[in-house]
Amino acid sequence: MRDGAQPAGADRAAFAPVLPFALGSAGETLVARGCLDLVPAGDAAPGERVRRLLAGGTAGPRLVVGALPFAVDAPAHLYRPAEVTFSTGRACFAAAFTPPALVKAQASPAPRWQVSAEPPLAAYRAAVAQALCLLAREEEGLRKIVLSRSLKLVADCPVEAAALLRALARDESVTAFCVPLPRGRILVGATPELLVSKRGAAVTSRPLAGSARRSSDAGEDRAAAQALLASAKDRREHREVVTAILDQLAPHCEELFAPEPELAATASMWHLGTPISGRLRDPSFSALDLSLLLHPTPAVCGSPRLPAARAIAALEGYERGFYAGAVGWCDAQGDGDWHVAIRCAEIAGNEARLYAGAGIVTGSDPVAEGEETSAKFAALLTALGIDEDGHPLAEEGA
Ligand SMILES: C=C(O[C@@H]1C=C(C(=O)O)C=C[C@H]1O)C(=O)O
Repeated sequence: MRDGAQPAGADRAAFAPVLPFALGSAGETLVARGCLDLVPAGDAAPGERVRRLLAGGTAGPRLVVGALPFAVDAPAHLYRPAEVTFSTGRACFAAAFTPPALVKAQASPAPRWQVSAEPPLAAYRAAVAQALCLLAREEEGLRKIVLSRSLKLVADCPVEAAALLRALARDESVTAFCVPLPRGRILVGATPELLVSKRGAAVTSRPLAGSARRSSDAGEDRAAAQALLASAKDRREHREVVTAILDQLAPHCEELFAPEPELAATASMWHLGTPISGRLRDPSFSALDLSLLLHPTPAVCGSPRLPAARAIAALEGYERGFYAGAVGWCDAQGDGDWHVAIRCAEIAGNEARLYAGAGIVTGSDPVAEGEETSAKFAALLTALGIDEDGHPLAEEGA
């Protein structure tokens, strides 16, 4: 179908968000309700289609929200909401997803879960071993491949996306998000990774790569952080991401800075992170244009990008969907924020599909990478109150 040929009315009928879109960082929260128009499919780049939609004279917010899938040739899910609220902190976020007192009073017992690892952990380790062979042969110049695995969770009742989101949002170090998808599905997560943010000419990004599980023992926790900071393998893994982002941004920026990597903490993980900042030559280059330029970074794909994406398709054997894509917003001035869609679950009815990945470089160990994916699942599983086998977690302090 040609650009703009899709009538907006048909789009509206095809997509009725079941929950608000929300993006809640420590500093700012966006809650967007309803849907006025879906960004139509078409031949032009999504950034151009969004510009055309927002340039139209119709009433309503001049802003789109949504999600970009991992696969660059898969369709993005972008729409113009009916009502948008920006607020500082997370108060408005909590209010948007808090059930009315009546529902709270009738709260049902905790759901029972069945969890299946797809692929099983052993198959994931075997895929990592295969990736290491490709890296050792330097096939197509490969230096890094990010391999993921997934958990399929089935509950004995519909999954409560809003409750999951509230639990995830307790960790102030992450950006909690809720993206209503077509056919009643919902993407819910809490990501520590900023793909790109743009305000006027100012552009920032904070890529992460290199990870360690945190410990409840303060001494062990500090030791894990220091070991990560000193790890040559993790620094190499991290450098791939920073270099790729700087290379992509440089032609578009008149200033660009990247300090040495630093430690970034979530409630459950340590990462290496680099806060990158720059000034755009052309401030009309939008946040969405920038996210499409940078995505997928070697934090979720690998390097070089194309052979890494081919290796992922061959070794993982499933579609990632919106996992390892990006979630965010972009307004008519081109300002906006896009976050990497990791530490998330795609929810449909009684099911939740979780994904977690780890960057593989020469020197990676299949068992340690499997353990790293388990550590990354922990944020979502803890918010659901279960472990990786679906067993309820012991109450804190019990
Ligand atoms: C791919 C994921 O995380 C990414 C991979 C990381 C790594 O390999 O160390 C660290 C942070 C993220 O950029 C994920 O959480 O699923």
